Amino acid sequence: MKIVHAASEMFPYVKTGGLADVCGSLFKSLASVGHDVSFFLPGYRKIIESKEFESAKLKVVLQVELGEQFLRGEVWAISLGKRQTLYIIRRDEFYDRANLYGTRERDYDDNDRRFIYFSKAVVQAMRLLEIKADILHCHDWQTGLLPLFLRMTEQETGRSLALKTFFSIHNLAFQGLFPRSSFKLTNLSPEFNAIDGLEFYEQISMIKGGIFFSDKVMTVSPNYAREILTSEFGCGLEGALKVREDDLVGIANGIDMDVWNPKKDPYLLNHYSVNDLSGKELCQENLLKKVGLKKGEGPVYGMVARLTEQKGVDLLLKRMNFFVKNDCRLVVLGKGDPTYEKALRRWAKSHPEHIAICVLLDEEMSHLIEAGSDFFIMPSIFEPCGLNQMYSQRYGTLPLVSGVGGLKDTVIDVVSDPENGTGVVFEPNDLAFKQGLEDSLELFADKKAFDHTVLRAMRRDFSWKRVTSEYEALYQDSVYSD
Ligand SMILES: Nc1ncnc2c1ncn2[C@@H]1O[C@H](COP(=O)(O)OP(=O)(O)O[C@H]2O[C@H](CO)[C@@H](O)[C@H](O)[C@H]2O)[C@@H](O)[C@H]1O
Repeated sequence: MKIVHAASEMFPYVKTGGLADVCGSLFKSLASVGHDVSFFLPGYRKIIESKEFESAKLKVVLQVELGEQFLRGEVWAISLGKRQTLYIIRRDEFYDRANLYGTRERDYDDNDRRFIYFSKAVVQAMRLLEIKADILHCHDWQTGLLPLFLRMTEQETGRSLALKTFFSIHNLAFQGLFPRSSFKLTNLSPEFNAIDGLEFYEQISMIKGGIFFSDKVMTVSPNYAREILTSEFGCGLEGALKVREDDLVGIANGIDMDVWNPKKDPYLLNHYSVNDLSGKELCQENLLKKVGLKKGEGPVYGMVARLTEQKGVDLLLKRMNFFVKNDCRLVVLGKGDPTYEKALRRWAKSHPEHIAICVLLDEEMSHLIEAGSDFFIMPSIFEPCGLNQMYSQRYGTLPLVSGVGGLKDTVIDVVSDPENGTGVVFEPNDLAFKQGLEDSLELFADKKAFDHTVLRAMRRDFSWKRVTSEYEALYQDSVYSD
C-alpha cells in the first residue's frame, strides 16, 4: 500500500513527547513490512540544522492560500530507503524557531496559521508530487484539518489524492482551540464554521475537524477509545465522538524494541536480560551515583514524564513522605509546569538522601532511570496509552500505574492476579495511590514473588511488529470495504 502520514513530531528528528515515539515507530515498521511510506513534518529549526537534512533535496515550491494571502513554501525530501521518504514542509517564518509550539510561558500566537498552513501545504505537496495514497493518516490537532482540506481539493480538482483518511487522537486534552476569527485562514465555506463542523463553544477546534471529517478515527488504546465516549474523559468532545463511534478504533501503541533493549542499550554501562539480571543491579548503582543518592533499605522508584496535571504529579506530591519514611529512593526526570518543578525541587532539597529531581529533557537519563529503578511510577489522571509503562516492563522495572486508558490495557495487576501480574494497578485517587505504594513495598519484601514478577514483565511482547499487523489489517479493511 501507499501510505502517507503527517504529524507535528517524529522521533528521532523532533520530540516533545510520546507522539514522536509512536510516529517514528509506525513510519519504520510500516516500511519494514513492505509498504511505501511517506511522512510529512514541518521544517523546524532542529530538522533544518540536523545532519540528515544535508542530504535533503528541494522537490517543489508551494503557494498556499491562507486567508487573504498566498504564502510561498518549499517541500524538501529525504530518502530514508527504498520505500521510505521524509518530506519537510519549509517556511522559515513559521517553523525556524527555538521550540515547536511555544515558549515555557505561552504558546506561539500564530499556531493557528502555522498548522493550518502545514495541513494545506501537505495537500498541495501531494497534488504537485502526484502522490496518490491508499491511506492518509494524520495525528493530533496540528493535522486535524488535513483530511477535510484533502477532500476539498479533490472536489475542486477532480483528482483523487487518498482513498481513505485516518485521524489518530494521541491526547484529547490538546484540541487546537482558536478564536472563531481564525476560521477565515481555512478558506473553507462558512457551513463548516458550525456545530456540526469546526465550531466548539464559540471557538474553532482543529481536533474536531479530524474527528468529523476523516474516514476512520483512531486512538492509542482500546480502553481510551471507550473512555473518550464518556463525559469524564471526553474533554467536551464525547458528543462528537459518539457520532463517529462506529468508525472509532483503539489500538494500543507498541514500543521500539531496538531502542529500548536492556541487552544492548548504548546509554547503559551494564547490560542485562531475562537470563542474567546482574547487570540491572549495576545499572541501579550507576543511576544512584549519577543523581547523588546512596542505596537505602527500600526500593528505588523512578518517574519520567512531562510534568503536567495529566501525569498525576499532584498525587505524587501528596505522598512524597512515603519515600522518606520507608527509606526508599525516588528519581524524577521531568519538565513542564513550573509549579510542579518548584515543588519537586523543594522536596529534593529538603530530603537529599531520598529524593532527586532532574528538570531536563534528557533521553539518556530516561534510559538510565528505566534500567536503574525497581518500580516506575505513573499515577496519571488519564492516559491515552502511555509508553513508559511498557519500557519499564521491558527493563524489568515494575510499573506502578493508575488503571486508566492504555495503562489498564498494558499492565497486569499483580495484587489481584499474582500468577500473571507484571505491575501494580490502582485507581487514580490519593488513597488508592497510597495503597499502591504500600503494595509495591510488600511485593519488594517478598523477593521470590518480586523476581518472578520482574521476569514475567520482561518477557512481554510490546513490539511494533504485532501492532503494525493490526494497523495493516485496519488499513486494508477500510480500503477494500467499499
Ligand atoms: N524529561 C524527559 N526527558 C526525556 N524523555 C522524556 C521526558 N519526559 C517525557 N519523556 C519521554 O516522552 C515520552 C512520553 O510518552 P507518553 O506516551 O508517556 O506521554 P505523552 O503524554 O507525551 O504522549 C501522548 O501520546 C502518546 C503516544 O500515543 C500516548 O502514549 C500518551 O498516553 C499521550 O498522553 C516517553 O518516551 C518518555 O520517556
